[in-house]
Amino acid sequence: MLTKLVAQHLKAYRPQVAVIIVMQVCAQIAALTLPTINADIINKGVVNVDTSYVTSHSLLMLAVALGQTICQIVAVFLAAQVAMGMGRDIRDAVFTRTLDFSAREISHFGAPSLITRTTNDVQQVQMLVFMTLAMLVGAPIMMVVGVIMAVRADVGLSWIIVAAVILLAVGAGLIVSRMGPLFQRQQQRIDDLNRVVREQITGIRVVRAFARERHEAVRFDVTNSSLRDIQVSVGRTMAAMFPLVMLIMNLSQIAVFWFAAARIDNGQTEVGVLASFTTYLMQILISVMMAVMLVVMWPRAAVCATRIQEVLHTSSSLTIDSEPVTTLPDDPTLLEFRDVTFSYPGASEPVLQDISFTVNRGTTTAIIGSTGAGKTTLVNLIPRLVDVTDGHVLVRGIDVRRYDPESLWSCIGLVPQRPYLFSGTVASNLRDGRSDATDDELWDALRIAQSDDFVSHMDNQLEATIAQGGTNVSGGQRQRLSIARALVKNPQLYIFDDSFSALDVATDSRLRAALDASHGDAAMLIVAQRVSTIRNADQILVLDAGRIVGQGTHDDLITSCPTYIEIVNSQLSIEEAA
Ligand SMILES: Nc1ncnc2c1ncn2[C@@H]1O[C@H](COP(=O)(O)OP(=O)(O)OP(=O)(O)O)[C@@H](O)[C@H]1O
Repeated sequence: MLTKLVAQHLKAYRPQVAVIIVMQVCAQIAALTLPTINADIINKGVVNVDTSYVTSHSLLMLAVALGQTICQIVAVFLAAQVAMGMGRDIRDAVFTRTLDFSAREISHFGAPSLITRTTNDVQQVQMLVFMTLAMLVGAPIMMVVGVIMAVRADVGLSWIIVAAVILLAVGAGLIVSRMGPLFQRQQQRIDDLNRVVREQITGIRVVRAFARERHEAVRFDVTNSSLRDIQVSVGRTMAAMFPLVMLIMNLSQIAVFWFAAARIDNGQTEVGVLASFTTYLMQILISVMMAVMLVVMWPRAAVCATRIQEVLHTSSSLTIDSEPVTTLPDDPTLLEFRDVTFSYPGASEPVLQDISFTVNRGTTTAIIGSTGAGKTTLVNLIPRLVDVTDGHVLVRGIDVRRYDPESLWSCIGLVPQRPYLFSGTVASNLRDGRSDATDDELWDALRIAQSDDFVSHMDNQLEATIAQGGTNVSGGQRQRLSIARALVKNPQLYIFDDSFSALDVATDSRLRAALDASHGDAAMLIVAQRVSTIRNADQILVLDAGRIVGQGTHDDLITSCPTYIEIVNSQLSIEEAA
């Protein structure tokens, strides 16, 4: 998973990667040349007291060291550029895929996990790639060539290198095999912590209102501590790594001195060779240590890559037709539900059953029913927030599943039950409806939505700041701004999902009057709880437990539909109802 993900996203950076490899090879060759020059300086210059040899070869060493530094600077600079660029590309891919998800996939992963996957998980992969390109690419060259050079320097001591490398590899292997499962749990606990923090911040008012601070603090502590516990376990396991490496390095150095002493005594080797051999040994072991670092980082990055790939390989349950319809045909029936049945995944009973009705241009259709009757689910089927289980939802005579989603959404202005405003300004939120709308058009929409009054009293008016989620305006103001946003879009079908519930009766009635006067050819589908909101609709659908139990005007239903009569009686006085 990890190699596949990285290989796929490094494709765009092939030239830079090639330059990094060349630079690393040059840097390693330079590093490997230095001990040999050093040995020559000792054996030929120092031992023979040849000052000019020492000077010339010292200058050569300086030049080689300078070349090595330049190569390494270029390699690290490009490695940072490639790794960060690749991280941005993966985040982009995960985010784009998430945007395509339907509510089903979002709830499958959960928003906190999707956030961790887009941020922290990508960061782990990005860090591994950076370390590999900046430091580890040269390690195999250093190891192989270093061994050759060391053996050439003194074959009699080479068994020490073999023993040290084997010891280091086995020790590191044992430690790393314990890390994989720990990292898996660590990422899950980061998800959990994200979820708890997010829930507590969004629900802070409920927490306060129900005096649940202590309970929530305990819940946070438990999640926080369990992340700490796993991090401590990871840290403990990792902590064993570096002492182990240092121990093996020091022991092997002692072994070299121990065995070389006798060989120098016997005239089998020279002091200069001993100096170069120990340098080669250190270089080889540092390369092994770098490889070990990669092995340490690998399991965590692999876990993260699997989590990222899970998102990238999940297709949206909202499939797109292979030849999608991009233009809406001219059909007088704007919307038709034909024998629609819908069940949520895993639910035993359908939420909607045998729903059939039509909506014509320029008309108002209202949906009323008890809570949980299926009203929101019904309207969510139109913009394909969910898809029917059976039957058809047709817009202008064509099944919504056959449309290009952008074309379908362009004709719908949805005001959701829980309106959401984005951080920005009043104008930027309204222009989410239509980006090229003029200020005059925004004011017109605000006037119809009965929002011009409060917006004109805000500092900076259209440029007034809106906080994330619209939390710095009241619930009713948020509803009206999201109605204005739908009006700016000027769609063919307005869907108001319980959009007037936070308005007082007088504002509700003024807003509906203004909407009636301005919607023109566009049709309106209004989900409402209050009979007064919908009594003038051209047709009213009465929904009960997912079925239409009444259909007609207020006057028809008030005499024929017991469920409607019951709702009316619970809300209006006899005279009002008549
Ligand atoms: N994502 C979901 N997964 C499973 N069941 C769901 C989901 N959303 C809603 N339901 C169930 O579907 C039924 C209809 O819900 P829906 O939100 O459509 O009702 P509603 O008529 O709009 O209610 P209200 O007037 O309270 O907003 C409810 O029983 C609800 O529990």
